[in-house]
Amino acid sequence: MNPQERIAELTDRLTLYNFQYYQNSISEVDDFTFDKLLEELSALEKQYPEFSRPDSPTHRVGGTVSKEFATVYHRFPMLSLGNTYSEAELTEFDTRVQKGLNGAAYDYICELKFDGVALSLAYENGILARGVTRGDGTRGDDITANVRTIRTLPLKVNASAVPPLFEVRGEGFLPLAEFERINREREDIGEPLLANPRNAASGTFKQQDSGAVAKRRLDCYVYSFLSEPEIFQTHEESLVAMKAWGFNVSPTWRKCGSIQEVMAFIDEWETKRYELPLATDGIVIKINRFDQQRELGFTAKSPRWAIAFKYKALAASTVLNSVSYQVGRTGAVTPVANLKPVLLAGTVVRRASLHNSNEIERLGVMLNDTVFVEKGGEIIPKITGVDLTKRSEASEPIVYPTECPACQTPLVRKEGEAHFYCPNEKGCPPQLQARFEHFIQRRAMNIESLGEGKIEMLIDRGLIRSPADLYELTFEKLLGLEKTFTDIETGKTRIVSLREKSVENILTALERSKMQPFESVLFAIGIRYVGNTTAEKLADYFGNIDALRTASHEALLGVPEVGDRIAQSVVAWFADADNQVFVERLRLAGLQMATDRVAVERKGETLVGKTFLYTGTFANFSREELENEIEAHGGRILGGVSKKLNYLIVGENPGPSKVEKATKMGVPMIGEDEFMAMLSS
Ligand SMILES: NC(=O)c1ccc[n+]([C@@H]2O[C@H](COP(=O)([O-])OP(=O)(O)OC[C@H]3O[C@@H](n4cnc5c(N)ncnc54)[C@H](O)[C@@H]3O)[C@@H](O)[C@H]2O)c1
Ligand SMILES: [Zn+2]
Repeated sequence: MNPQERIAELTDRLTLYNFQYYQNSISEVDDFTFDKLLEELSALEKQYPEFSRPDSPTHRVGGTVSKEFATVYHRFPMLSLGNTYSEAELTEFDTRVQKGLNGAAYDYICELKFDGVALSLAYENGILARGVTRGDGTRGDDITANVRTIRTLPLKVNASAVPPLFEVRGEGFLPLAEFERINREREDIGEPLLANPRNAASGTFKQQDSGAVAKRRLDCYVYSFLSEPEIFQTHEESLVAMKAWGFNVSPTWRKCGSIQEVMAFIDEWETKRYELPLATDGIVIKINRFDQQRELGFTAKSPRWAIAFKYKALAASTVLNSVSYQVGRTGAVTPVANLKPVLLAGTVVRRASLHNSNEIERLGVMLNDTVFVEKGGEIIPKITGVDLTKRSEASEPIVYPTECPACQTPLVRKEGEAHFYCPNEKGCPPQLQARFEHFIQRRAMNIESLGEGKIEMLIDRGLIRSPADLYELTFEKLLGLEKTFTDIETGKTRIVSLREKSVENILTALERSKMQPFESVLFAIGIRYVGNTTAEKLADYFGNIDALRTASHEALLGVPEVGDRIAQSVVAWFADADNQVFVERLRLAGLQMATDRVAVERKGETLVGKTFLYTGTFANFSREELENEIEAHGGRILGGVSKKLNYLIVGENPGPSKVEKATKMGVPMIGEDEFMAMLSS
C-alpha cells in the first residue's frame, strides 16, 4: 500500500471509530490501538502533507453533535489533550514547555485522567444553567436535564465570590460500583451486559429520558474553571475554590515542581488507581499558572500547556490451567479461565473472563498456554492474547461443551447472540438457583433471610423446585437441615444449618412477603427483560395479573416504555402452561396479584394541578370511584389536611377531625354536587 492509500485508509477507519465511540458509545478497538493508528496517520501526514485530507481526525476533536439534542455553542472551545504512553515523550513535552516559557520557573499540577465523558457546566448567577457535551469542540449537545441528575453537582453555588457567569468543566462518569450494580441487574433480567464504564456513562448521558438517567447514579469530578474576567492566578487556586464551593473535586491531584516529581506521581498511581471508585486511564499534567498557560497557547486540537500520560493496560503473563463454564439465570453459558495465580495491579488474579466461544476462537487460546492477562476499566481481568513462544506439547485445544455442564442438556445458540444457552430453564440447577435468588431479592419478594447457601441446600434436599414451593415449607421440614460448603478457591469450609431461630426468621419473612405489592410479584416471577421499572409500568397499566396475562402484543405496546422485545417476552411467558400453574400457586399462597390503585384512564384535564381529600360517604361514588374520578381528571389525592390541600370533599357523616382541621387552616370545603360540577367544568 502506498502512503496515499494508507493515509486514506487510516482517515476512514479512524473516522468510523470516532463515530462509533462518540455517537454510539461503542469501542470498535481498544484505546491503545486507536492511539497508535492516530499516531501513524499523524506521522504520515507530516511526511506527505499533500495527501492529508481536510477531514482528517488529526486536525480536530473527535465528536460531533447529534440530532436528538439542541446544539449549544461553547463560549470557550472544548479541546482534546495531546497524549503519550512514554516517559521519553513526556520529557520532550517538558523541554518544549521550558523553551516556550523562556526559562521562567513553573509548576505542574498532576491529576488523574478520569475515563468518562467531558462536560461543560455553565452557571448563571450561581445557578446551573446548562450542561453540554464536548461535541466537535466548538458546539455540543445540550444535556442539561441529564446533568441535573448528578447528585454531587451543585445546582446552586452559594458564595459571594463567584462571578455572574462562569463555566466549570469536568468528567461525568459512572462509578465502578454503580456499573457493577447495573450489570448485575441486567444479567438478572437477561439484558446484554454493558461493555465498560466509560461507554456506559457516555450512552447514559445521551438518553432522552432523564428519569431513566437518574436511576443510574452518575457522578462528576470537576477539573477546570473558566470565567471572564479570570478570577484566579493558578489552576491550584481554582481547584481549591471549586472544592470550597461544593463541587466534587477528586482529592488525588498534586502540585509538582519538576518533571521528575511528575514521573514519581505517575509511578505511584499506576496501581493505586485501581483503588479509586472510577475507571481512570492515565494522568493529566497541566501548567499551574494561567498566565503561563496563555503564553504557551493552543494547537487546533489541544493545549500546549498540558498533556495526558496514558497507562498501558497493566498486563501479566501466566498459565491457563482450565476453563470452567458458568450457567447464568437465563441459561447463558460463560467460559471462565482458571489461571495459575499471578500478581496484577496489586491483587492476586486466579480467574479471568473469556466472554464466549467467539472470544476463545479469536484469541486462538489453548489449555496450558501461557496467556497475557490485562486489567482494564473493568474489575474482572481479561485474557488479551497468547504467548506463542511458550506454546508446548502440553497445550491442548479447548473443547467447547455441546451440553450444559450442569444438567447435560444439549446447548443451543439463539440467532444473533454470542452465547450458547442451556434451554432447560426449569430443571437446570444453576438456572433454578439463580431463579430463586432473583425471587428472594429485596426488590422482589424480599426474603433475603433465605440467602447464603440456604436456597442451594433446599434445592439439594429436593424441598423446592419452583419458587412457589417456598410457600409450602413448614417448621418441621426446615428444622435441623444442614449443609457444608467448600470454597473452591481457598478450600475453606462453611456450615449452614437451620436451627429454631433461623427457621422462624425464614417463615416470618415468607409470611411478610405476601404483603409485597403486585409490581414486586411481577418482577419476582422472572419474565425475561422485565426489570423493576417495567414491572411497575405493567402493574400500573393493567392493574392485576389477569388483565396482564390475557393482554395481547398490541395491548402491551400501549404501556409506556414497553417495546416489541418486552411485549414478546411477556406474551411468551404467560403462554407457557407451567408458568400459568406457577402463577396460580402463588395466588393461592396469598401473594398480591393486583395493585391497590386501579389503573385509571384519563377522562379529562379539569382537575389538573388541584389536590383533594375526602371524608364521609357519597351518593354517586364509592370511595374508590371517587379516587378514580379525581385521578382520571388529573387531580391528586393527598394523605391528610395540610397547607398543600386545595379542597376537602365532604360527604355524609364526615370525620370531625378533618373538617375541624380544614376549617382551622382555611381549606375550602366542597360538597358532592360542587365536586361533580368541577369535573365537568
Ligand atoms: N477505542 C476507540 O474506538 C476510540 C475511538 C475514539 C477515541 N478513543 C479514545 O479517546 C481518546 C481521544 O479522546 P479525547 O479527544 O477525548 O482525548 P482524551 O480522552 O485522551 O483527553 C481529553 C479528555 O480527557 C478528559 N479528562 C479526564 N480527566 C481530566 C482531567 N483531570 N483534566 C482534563 N481533562 C480530563 C476530558 O474529558 C477531556 O476531554 C483517544 O486517545 C482514544 O484513547 C477511542
Ligand atoms: Zn443446564
